[in-house]
Amino acid sequence: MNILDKIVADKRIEVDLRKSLIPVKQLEQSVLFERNTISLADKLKNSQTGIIAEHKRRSPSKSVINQNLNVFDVAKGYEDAGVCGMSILTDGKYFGGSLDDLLTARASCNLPLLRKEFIIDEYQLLEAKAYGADVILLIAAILTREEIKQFSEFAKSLNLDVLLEVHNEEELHKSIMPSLDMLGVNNRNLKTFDVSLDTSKGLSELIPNDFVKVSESGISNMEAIKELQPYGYKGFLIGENFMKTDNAGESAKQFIKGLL
Ligand SMILES: O=P(O)(O)OC[C@@H](O)[C@@H](O)c1c[nH]c2ccccc12
Repeated sequence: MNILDKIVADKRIEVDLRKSLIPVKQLEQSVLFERNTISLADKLKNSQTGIIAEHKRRSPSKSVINQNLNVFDVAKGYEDAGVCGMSILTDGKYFGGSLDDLLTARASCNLPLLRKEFIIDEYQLLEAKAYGADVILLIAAILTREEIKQFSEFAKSLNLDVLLEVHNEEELHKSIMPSLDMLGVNNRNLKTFDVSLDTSKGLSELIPNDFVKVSESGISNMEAIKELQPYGYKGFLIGENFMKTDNAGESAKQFIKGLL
């Protein structure tokens, strides 16, 4: 079994347990459930830099990245740096994150927040809303076209933006539909962890222009952004490059300064 299949198998068990712990009604009664969400897609369209900065403690590809930062300070720091949005890993087993991290970030800043998760059930979208997210990620590699349609339409009904992530042409063709806001190309192959910016370059012309294009993973310097912008990318998802430092917010600030 490849790592992605393993993550999804574990996730199904986890989500079933979560459902038994917190009923849908209770999620819907969260104070945050009624809040007006902020659109990341709109922010990216109007931005010079398009940085989406991520909170990620560890990952299956890198094991430990940084366990010493606290998400409240990181969120504040990213906001202060002028990023367009923040991504928060909420998977516990493989990435050391939690829904509490999302809630803490929500309490700390007014950025559009992306729940970075392996979504396999509508219930996780209700959780995303209840814990303060504005945007959800759907990963084409683990979903059928029907699921992508069902989950993205449900997310839109909750006023959440949808970022659909692909890694190759087949996943892209399977996924194109009007209920998506942003098309993300993951430069990292989630099954092998190989990273190449060529993935973003190669797929860019196949993405219709009505979607905001986002390049994800393996971006570690300003040159990479300058290289990707001519291919139409408006968003750049950066995790490790900021999180591996002692001050993720400050690193993001310097990075953005260099871009302007
Ligand atoms: O740390 P990086 O290489 O800058 O990557 C960030 C982000 O793109 C990556 O964490 C990611 C992209 N898609 C995902 C799906 C699940 C978990 C994680 C991810």
